[in-house]
Amino acid sequence: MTDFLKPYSDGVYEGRMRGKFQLYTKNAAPGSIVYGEKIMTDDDGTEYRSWDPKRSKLGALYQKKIRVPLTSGSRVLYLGAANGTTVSHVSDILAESSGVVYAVEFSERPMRDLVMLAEKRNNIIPIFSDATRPELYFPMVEPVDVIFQDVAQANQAAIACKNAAYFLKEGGHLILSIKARSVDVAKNPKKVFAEEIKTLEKNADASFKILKTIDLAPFHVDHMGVIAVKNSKE
Ligand SMILES: C[S@@+](CC[C@H](N)C(=O)[O-])C[C@H]1O[C@@H](n2cnc3c(N)ncnc32)[C@H](O)[C@@H]1O
Repeated sequence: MTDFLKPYSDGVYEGRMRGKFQLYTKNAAPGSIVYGEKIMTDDDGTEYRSWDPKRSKLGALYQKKIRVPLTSGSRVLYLGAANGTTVSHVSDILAESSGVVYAVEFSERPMRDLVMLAEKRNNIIPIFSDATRPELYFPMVEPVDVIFQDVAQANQAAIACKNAAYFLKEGGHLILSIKARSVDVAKNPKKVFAEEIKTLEKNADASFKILKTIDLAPFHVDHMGVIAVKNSKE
């Protein structure tokens, strides 16, 4: 590893750029970049890709020094993959061990980019489907350790609970980004967040114990990050 970079969290590295804390992941597809990110190359040729917290809710959590329950051996269900900006960093993290990410997206255009990304990386399973209907991709996804969700839809917490009922192992973690304006443009974001949290805590499909809530500003304004653990059925 370069003198510039040091391990920060499993599969994530930190460096200082002009005194500023900057995140990196080890490039699992050397020679290619995904969204114009910078590359640092080690003496032995290992590439590290910079991770922009303004382009990624998950990146913002790491940047805010939150302990993120994601390890390189995790099985991950990623809802709202878009064209794979953040999925690519998750793929880098998982490539350090034997992890896999199932990446769900329902819009055609970003899906094309996601499929091209998955062709270069063997730990991404792209799924063209609707996250509100987990029964459709149930046959393609194994039980997972982590659900990461960034879908910007009205009923974000309910979508997470529905997917957790199908796929999340008991004691598995949910990492959720809630965009207040997608739930209700007119309502005070604080009210929206409180209601979404209530849904996570008490839901007929699956319920969660909330471990942490994080304001994602200044990287993502009016967005809240939630880290939660799935309650057992008893
Ligand atoms: C904010 S973007 C995600 C950005 C991405 N997580 C990243 O960091 O690179 C939200 C994405 O969720 C997708 N989406 C919204 N509702 C969805 C649904 N019900 N099922 C699948 N994808 C959905 C949208 O098409 C969009 O690409």
